[in-house]
Amino acid sequence: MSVSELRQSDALPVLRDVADLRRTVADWRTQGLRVGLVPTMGALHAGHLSLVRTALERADRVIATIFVNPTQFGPGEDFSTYPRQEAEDAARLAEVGCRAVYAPDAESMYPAGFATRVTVEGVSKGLCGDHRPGHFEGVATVVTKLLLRALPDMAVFGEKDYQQLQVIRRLVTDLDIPVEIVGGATVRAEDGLALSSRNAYLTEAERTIAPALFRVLSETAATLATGAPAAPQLADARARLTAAGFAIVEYLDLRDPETLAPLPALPSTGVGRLLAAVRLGSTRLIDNVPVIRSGPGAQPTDRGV
Ligand SMILES: Nc1ncnc2c1ncn2[C@@H]1O[C@H](COP(=O)(O)OP(=O)(O)OP(=O)(O)O)[C@@H](O)[C@H]1O
Ligand SMILES: CC(C)(CO)[C@@H](O)C(=O)[O-]
Ligand code: BAL
Repeated sequence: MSVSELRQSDALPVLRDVADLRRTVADWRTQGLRVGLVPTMGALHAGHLSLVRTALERADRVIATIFVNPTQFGPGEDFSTYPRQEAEDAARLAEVGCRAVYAPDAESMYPAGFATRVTVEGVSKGLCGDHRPGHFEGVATVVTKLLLRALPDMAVFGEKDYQQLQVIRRLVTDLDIPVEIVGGATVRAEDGLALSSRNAYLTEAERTIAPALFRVLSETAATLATGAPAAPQLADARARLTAAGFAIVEYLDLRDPETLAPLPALPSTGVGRLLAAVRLGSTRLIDNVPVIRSGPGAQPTDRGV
């Protein structure tokens, strides 16, 4: 790695240029090492670090990317206030065995004249796609660029952003990008709240309400797992979220775990995914849980969950 071209953080190299990134990955490949990528927007927490650990179980070298991608934020969203703490992030990544950070600037990612957008039909529609127009096009475009820039053997994305994970699986398949996509389990606080960089926006009072999201999802999933019709259970769950203090329930829905098509009840495959997005003050929270057939005749399965 040519250190003269890098800004050396206290902890590990922070690569800015695609040429440095490619050289680093090519050097590792030449040594016969398998390379993993963990894309992030920074402000790292234990959820991100668990993705690095997951990558290290399947790869010899791991690079994390830190890029607050402007094209996936809508007008009025939190692009300008999104937490940025690169030096701290680099130190935490080094501690868990990450070997480099790729943190390009927006001008290099989207130079003058940039005109291409990656649109993933189907899985991008509905759920967050309805409430954040253009969001998944921004995610799909930047993830395509990150994968093609780094050319890793595998990349890890969190199940916390479940729809995003399915969008990325679809685009990698459809565009023949030769990378294995691995989903990382959601890391939670002790009270069940999914860790998220945006949790930092919650006030003390809101933080006490927030765990109700996972609680209601888990309890509803347990009922749906028996094969109960979804509509009344989902209506009840939405009402419980409102009663718990969430100002807006954007969605709470039972979906196929791969296509994200709506399900009227748990299908014969015995697996579904229950996903929700809520607003608490100025903070938008998302979460999801698997729904797996329970009760007499239930078969163990690992499909899509
Ligand atoms: N609690 C978590 N457990 C596991 N993975 C997570 C968790 N939170 C985020 N991730 C994953 O980390 C990667 C980077 O996500 P990102 O940097 O947007 O973090 P975030 O905490 O989800 O931030 P935000 O609050 O903006 O949604 C994504 O693949 C995301 O799914
Ligand atoms: C995948 C990602 C890094 C693309 O900007 C982002 O959406 C995120 O952090 O989940
Ligand atoms: N964690 C997904 C990135 C976003 O909300 O923009």
